[in-house]
Amino acid sequence: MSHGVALKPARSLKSADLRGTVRIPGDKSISHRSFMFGGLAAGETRITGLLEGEDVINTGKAMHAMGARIEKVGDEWIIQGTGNGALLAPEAPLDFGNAGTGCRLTMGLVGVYDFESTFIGDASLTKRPMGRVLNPLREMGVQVKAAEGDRLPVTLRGPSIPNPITYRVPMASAQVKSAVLLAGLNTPGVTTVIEPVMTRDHTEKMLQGFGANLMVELDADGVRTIRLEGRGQLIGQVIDVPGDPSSTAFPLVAALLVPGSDVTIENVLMNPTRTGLILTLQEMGADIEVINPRLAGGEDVADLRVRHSELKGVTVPADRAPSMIDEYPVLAVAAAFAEGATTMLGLEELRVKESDRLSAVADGLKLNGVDCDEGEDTLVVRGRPGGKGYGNATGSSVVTHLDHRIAMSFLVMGLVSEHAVTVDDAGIIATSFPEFMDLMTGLGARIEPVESRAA
Ligand SMILES: O=C(O)C1=C[C@@H](OP(=O)(O)O)[C@@H](O)[C@H](O)C1
Ligand SMILES: C=C(OP(=O)(O)O)C(=O)O
Repeated sequence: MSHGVALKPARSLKSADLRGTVRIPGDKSISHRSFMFGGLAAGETRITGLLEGEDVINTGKAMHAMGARIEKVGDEWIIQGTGNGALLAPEAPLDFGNAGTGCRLTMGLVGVYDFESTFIGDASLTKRPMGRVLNPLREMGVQVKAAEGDRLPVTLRGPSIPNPITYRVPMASAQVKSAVLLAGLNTPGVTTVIEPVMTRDHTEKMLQGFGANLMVELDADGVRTIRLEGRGQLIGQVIDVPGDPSSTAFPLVAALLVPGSDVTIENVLMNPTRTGLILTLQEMGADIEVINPRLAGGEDVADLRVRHSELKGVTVPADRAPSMIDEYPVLAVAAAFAEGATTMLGLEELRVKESDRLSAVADGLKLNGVDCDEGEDTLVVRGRPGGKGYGNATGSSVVTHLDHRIAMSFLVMGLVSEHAVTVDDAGIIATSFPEFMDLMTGLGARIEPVESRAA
């Protein structure tokens, strides 16, 4: 399933107050890994709460193409895995659509096998850098054919015996860390990943849960060393995927911005590697109550009660970026309605997401009358509480560049802007949050199709 560049009808969201209690679909990172590890493990894995967005479904299709049996029975996904080391050569290119996570992790997972696998994706994924994963795979002995600049399409062929490596991850990336560890699963000996800056730790936790021999050591400077013993056996598990904090961010920011709102979001993943946005919004003065924090399936989970709040600008330090990397577009929208300036630092990774998110956000803000400055790896937004004059009265749409988070962020902005905010492609939202429009309208937002000159 990949998106063309055809524009979907432009839409804008409008709202009086937002009220109600909602559950957010399952976490995308955990859902991808549930399909991958379930597909690889020996025996049966049963998954509830899986995110059924296009990104994750493409990972399921890839695992199926490599021998996993996957079916949905009622609310449960049931997987019969191949057993470690027993993936089959895919007969056709694996199409990951829009998904960096699905593509990069699977490159690690299957790239070390002694057969060919080819990876393709949509126009967005084809522009994204794959060298960050291909370089460590080359060190492990994998032969790589790639388009210029280490872009898709990529074809990999593993050696008869891969080399276990020690790899220091050069940028803050859970995808790179995970790709090397997954390559280590089918490599004899110990694969070591050194992570100077901690990123989301779902791969480590879930591999341990599936029975891998994986150890994490933390030194006094916060550097993590992860050691994985290859060629062990993973055993099928029962997984209940908690709600995605990155999707939660959209109704959460909407409730903060729309006067009179009072929204409860249940069963949200609160893993500390994912909660940077909540901390930042609380520093800005947001009324977010964390209710009934609990442990579920080894993860921190809680319900969040969010009430409309007057926000003020803050500085978001660079070292917080990994814990909220996908939330900057919607934070920038919140900042547009805050009193004073919000300064976001350490944003270099935003340039290599589904779009160049730093420039996509700055362009969208400027189009809708927000005062902001885009630096090389920084964004400063000078807010205007109330959003007077915001929006685009001429009907120009925000260009989403096949980026779901840009689409959702600007639809949230439209809830409180004086004039409509439209986006050129709402269809791309289905990659990560197909229920977004229904969930927002269920809380009281109205969708207004708008004549778009861009369309
Ligand atoms: O490992 C993961 O599940 C993810 C890691 C992050 O990417 P990077 O590793 O490129 O930072 C994040 O942006 C992405 O949405 C999901
Ligand atoms: C960056 C994201 O995803 P991916 O890298 O998997 O495409 C995202 O969902 O914001």
